[in-house]
Amino acid sequence: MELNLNKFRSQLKSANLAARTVLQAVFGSGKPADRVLSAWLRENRQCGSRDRQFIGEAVYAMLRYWGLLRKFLPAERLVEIERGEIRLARLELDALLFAALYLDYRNLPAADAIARELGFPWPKPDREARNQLLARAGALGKIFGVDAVFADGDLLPQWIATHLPEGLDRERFLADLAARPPMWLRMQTAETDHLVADLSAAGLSVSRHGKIADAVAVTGRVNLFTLDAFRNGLFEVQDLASQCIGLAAAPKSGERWLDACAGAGGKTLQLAALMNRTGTVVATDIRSYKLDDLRTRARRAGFPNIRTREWDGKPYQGKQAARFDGVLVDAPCSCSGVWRRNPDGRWTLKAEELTDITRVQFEVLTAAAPAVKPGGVLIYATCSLFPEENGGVLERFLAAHPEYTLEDFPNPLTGEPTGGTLQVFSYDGDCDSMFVARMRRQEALEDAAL
Ligand SMILES: C[S@@+](CC[C@H](N)C(=O)[O-])C[C@H]1O[C@@H](n2cnc3c(N)ncnc32)[C@H](O)[C@@H]1O
Repeated sequence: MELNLNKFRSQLKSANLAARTVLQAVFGSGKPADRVLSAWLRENRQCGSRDRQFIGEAVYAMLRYWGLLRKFLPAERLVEIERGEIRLARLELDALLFAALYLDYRNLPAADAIARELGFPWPKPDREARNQLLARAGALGKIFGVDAVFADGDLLPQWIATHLPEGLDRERFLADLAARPPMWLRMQTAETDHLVADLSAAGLSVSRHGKIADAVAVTGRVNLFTLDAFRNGLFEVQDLASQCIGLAAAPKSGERWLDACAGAGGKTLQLAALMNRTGTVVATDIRSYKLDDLRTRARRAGFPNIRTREWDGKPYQGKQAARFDGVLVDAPCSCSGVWRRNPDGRWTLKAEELTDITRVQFEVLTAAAPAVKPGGVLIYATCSLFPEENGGVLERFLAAHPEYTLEDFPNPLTGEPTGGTLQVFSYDGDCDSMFVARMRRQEALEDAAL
């Protein structure tokens, strides 16, 4: 594809400015890249939709491949850059944007245009190499005059290696971290064939999941949020791994559920749909402003069975306790399971934060659990990969609460029994990674004796 060079230069300038702002905010204050980039785009309204798309892809490619790109920078500058103390210089950033787009290998005309602007030769990777991403990094190293060894483990900070769970296929997991996942939708209509046809007609490539009837992966450059089907609440964006959490909960029609950490309500909506719009899902969050989005989403799809409430995080007790058939605790976490989508998180999470995170998880689970009726279901979930946040918190909780036991449920992706806990890895379904456990509270003693 031919590029209009003048237009491209202005796009590149914008991408350079956006990348500079995002990198400094991410490294300097750990702010989430998506929020910083959205704010930058709001302030730079002169950028049209194509510019925005290019800027987004370029900035995210930089974050995704940062672990390789950082090797192109002099060590002493790198330390200051990663502390957010200094900003990358314009030329340095252009060179890194070129490298990021080249590693990404999807918008090569743009990478080529930057290489020409900078007077770089086109890289020549070893085409026989097993890992083409690393071969490309090596070829870039030659151009930048850097004698570095590149490994797939560079895609993560070193400290993470000791926190990865047993059973993880490291190579496949790292390959996933180098690629963007598709966007998964959860269809919220009985007329799924119609919806799939509408999405295809809108220009999206749509593929249905083989086991989860409501899940479809979509790719294509179409703004989903402008579609009538979206405005009418016929689908929600929800990753496949996240959909597994609602399916593990498996609420029944007419039941009363509590979604204790509802946030923007991805899982509240799923529970409400699984209950066929009957019964009640009470959605709470410690940050009540987060529930605003949930209310909008619930209204859009016309769910009559969702209520929202603030929760101060204190333990359920007295009249408030034991009122729900099921409670979902989708706990705040390291979000290590969504690092494909939010690659900045790999670089902002600090090892020492894990202790605090697991403490909060244990507290939230312990505080919400008494809301479960005797005989009811308690679900603990995270979008984390780390055993400390998953099995670690769960084991402590079960040891302190003998009234709960794990309950088997089928793995929604395969139909196989899980024994009560499931860790989905990204490569299990080209999705995020997440953890879910299903527990059953013992019947009240007098009921159990009947
Ligand atoms: C993983 S997010 C929830 C995502 C949501 N369930 C969804 O599907 O969209 C975790 C939520 O827990 C809430 N939360 C509850 N108790 C908390 C606490 N003690 N500290 C921090 N966050 C807490 C956060 O505000 C956040 O919205």
